This record gives sequence, structure tokens and C-alpha cells, in this order.
Amino acid sequence: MTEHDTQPWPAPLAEGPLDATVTIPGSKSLSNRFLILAALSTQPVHIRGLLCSRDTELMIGALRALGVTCTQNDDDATDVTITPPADGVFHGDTDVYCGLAGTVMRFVPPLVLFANGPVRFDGDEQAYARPMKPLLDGLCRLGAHVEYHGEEGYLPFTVTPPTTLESNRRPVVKIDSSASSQFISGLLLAASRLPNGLTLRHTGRKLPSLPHIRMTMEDINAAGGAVEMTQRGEWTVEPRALTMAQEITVEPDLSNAAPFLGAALIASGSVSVPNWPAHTTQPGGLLPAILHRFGADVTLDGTSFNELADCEEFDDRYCGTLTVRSDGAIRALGELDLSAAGEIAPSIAAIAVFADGPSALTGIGHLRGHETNRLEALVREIERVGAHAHELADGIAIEPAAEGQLHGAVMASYADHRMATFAAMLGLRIADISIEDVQTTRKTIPDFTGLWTAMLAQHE
Ligand SMILES: O=C(O)C1=C[C@@H](OP(=O)(O)O)[C@@H](O)[C@H](O)C1
Ligand SMILES: C=C(OP(=O)(O)O)C(=O)O
Repeated sequence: MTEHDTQPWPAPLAEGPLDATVTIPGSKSLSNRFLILAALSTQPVHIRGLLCSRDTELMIGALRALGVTCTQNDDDATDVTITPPADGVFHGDTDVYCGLAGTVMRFVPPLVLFANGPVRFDGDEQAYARPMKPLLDGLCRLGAHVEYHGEEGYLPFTVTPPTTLESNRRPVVKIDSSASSQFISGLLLAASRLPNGLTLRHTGRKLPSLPHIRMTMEDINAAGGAVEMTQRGEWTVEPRALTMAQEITVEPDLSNAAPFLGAALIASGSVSVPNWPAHTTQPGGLLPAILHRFGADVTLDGTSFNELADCEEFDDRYCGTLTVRSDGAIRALGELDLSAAGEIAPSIAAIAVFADGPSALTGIGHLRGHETNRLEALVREIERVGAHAHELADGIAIEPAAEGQLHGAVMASYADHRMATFAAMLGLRIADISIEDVQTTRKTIPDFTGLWTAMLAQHE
């Protein structure tokens, strides 16, 4: 146990305008999709730049339990080779531990359709509150059997594979995915292996995180699959043998870049992130526009954000250095619909605490079912430092306080990586902020405190 596990971590105050470059580790969402697709592939896949954090370790643990060979390079754990079981059949009669990782608890159970025995799923106690039922109902429609060991619709549970998969016609699965896009992604990722593919319909009114569903579709199609959105809220997947490229590189996690890029606004100065993809399926790709709306100057390799869309130099594969500059004056957002990118809401909320007026983040009611009830947690932590916030039916309204009214506090992190990074962002401008259990950031960032202090050491 380190000191950080027991003592709140004193979040550093910015000593002056930043002039920093930060290299962001691989994307959680891409890493865990590539791992699943590699496990379903017909040949070994070499993944470079894999995120090495709790959520990817849990995914690797899950795949190993199912009989997939995952070999990490001794000198570089981000370099991994995945070899699916020789006959493509996953091992049953095993246990999968999901921790608090949505991508593990929603992407792995569909693999059990192709296993030779039941698989038991469990996770952290806090994971027992995360919705699972629409995904598991979908698996039951495909012939699996689900037994709940606690409350119906939640972890822990056992999935037993069907004795045979329906093979005379294409199954139609209808689920309400308004609580999480990951139900759709999980079913799509596995569906190419079904004898007749799948038609999947979303029956709810709202669907969050559409970029993450587009990411799923793009990754499946790049692996030789054939998935399309046939109409709003309906997808078809053709039966296909998936063959991923033999080598694939993971983009940096653009959502995890949000606290660092946001620091340029809160602390003033500039923060640069190399290897920023000009085109991406990650929802963090929306950050340049949002930070620009807050008043920052945003450039990719020197080209200003306003010109990026028309710039022919930036083809689909272009990666450059994204730089965010600010004099510390932050414009309020008014209302911002974040339904496409709910996972960056805590970072956007931290910036909004220092804006020149109120901001409302909407379209994110489903954040109540994330790692913690993030809307409730954000309101509580914003009030704790002396600013004001309240919950909306589908979001949060933030009212900044005059700087003299803001004060330090011991901030709770709720076992939520993004609540911990949110608190560190507040600590850039508010003295005497410390953060309980900052190591919870290991869910998706291997060394958050190291990266954060290194960023702060680079100032004007
Ligand atoms: O598919 C993915 O990789 C993710 C989808 C989103 O989930 P929700 O739709 O539940 O918000 C996002 O918030 C999560 O961090 C990652
Ligand atoms: C919601 C998140 O994670 P998960 O993949 O566990 O759903 C997140 O990282 O913000």
C-alpha cells in the first residue's frame, strides 16, 4: 500500500501559465474493442500502444479466462499479441471479474454465446449498481440463459451458452439502450460470429454516446465484418469470419486528454498533446470545438481550429500536435448537449466552475449509472469548494462563484477516475484541494499523478 492509498493526495496549484506537452496513453475504448475483436479473429493480432490500466488488465484477464492467449512484450506492456483459441471456441466453466469496467461487463458476456460452458461474472461492489439487463435480455433472445445471483438485472450473474445457435433465419433483438450505448456495442461486436448475423433495434427514446457506437461499427468493418445502421436505431450485422489486420495501433485516449487540455484554460498558458488524430471515432474528438467555445485558442500543427474542417492536408490518417492556449479567461457555455460524449462531462464541468457565467451540461442523465452517480457527485463536489450546481432531469447546471468564495477541501473520488481528475482540475486554481483515493485514476490512466505533476513542472 502506498501513502496515496490512505492519505488524500494534495492536488498541486498551478504556479504560473503552463507551457507543457503531455503524451496521453492509449484509448480505453479502442483498446478494449481491439482486444474483443482480436479474440474473435481468425488469426493472431499484434496490438501496439494498448492502454495498460485497470480496465484493460481486466479485459485481458477476462479473455485469458475464456482461453485466449494474451502475450505482453516484457519490455513494453503496451505491445501485446492476442491469439484466439485454435478452434474459435471459448472456454466455459470459468469466472470473469469485471471490476468497475463497463467495457468488460458489457462486451465480454456476448462472447459466451460461443463458449463451451457457463461463465460467472462478478465485479466491484459499486459495479452492482450499473445497468446490465438490456444486454443480458438480448443474449437470452439469442438462446443464452442468464441466472442472477443478486438483484435481477445486475452483477453478479452466470451466462450459460445456448446448446445451438438459431440458424434458419436472422434473429431480431430489440433492446432499450438508453442507459448505455455499450449494450448495443457489446451485441454488435460479437454478432458477426452468429450463423445468420443479427438485426438489432433500439427501442428507447434516447441513445447516448453515438460516437462510441460508430467506433464499434468502424472497428468491426475494418476487421472484415459488415455492419451498418439501416435506419435510426437499427443495425444489421452480416455473418462474417473476422480477420483483423495483423498489426494495429491504438490512438491516444482523447477523453483522458480532457483534464490536461482543460488545464490550459484553468491554469492559463498552453498544453500540447502529440499524436492527436485529425479524424477519429473517439468522442474526445469533440474536445477542440468545446474548448474553443470556452474561449481557448486551439490548433492542430499550427492550423487553427476554425480552419481544420476545410484543411485538405489533414487526411483520414493524419495525426499532429493539438495545442490549447488560453489567457485564463473562460467563457460560460450556456447550454451544451453532451449526449455524444458523456464521459468528458466531469472535465467540462471542472472548466465551467471557473467560467464567467452559468453553464448547463445536458443529454447526460445516464451518467447516474456510470462508475458512480456522476451528476449527484459533481453537484456535491462543486458545492464543497464553494461554487454552486444543481441536477437537471438530464444533466447538471453549474453556477461559478466569485474566486474569493472558492476554498480548498478534501474531495471525494467515489472510486471514479473522472471524479478524481475533476478534483485535480479544480486544484489548479483553488488552494488546498486534496483528493481521496487518487489512485482510482488507474482505471484508465496508468500514472495520473506522475503525468499531472510533470505537466505542472512545465510552466512559463
Ligand atoms: O463503448 C465505450 O467504450 C464507452 C461508451 C460510453 O458508455 P455509455 O454509453 O454508457 O456512456 C462511455 O461513457 C464509456 O466511457 C466508454
Ligand atoms: C463511463 C466510463 O467508463 P466505463 O467504460 O466503465 O463505462 C468512463 O470511463 O467515463
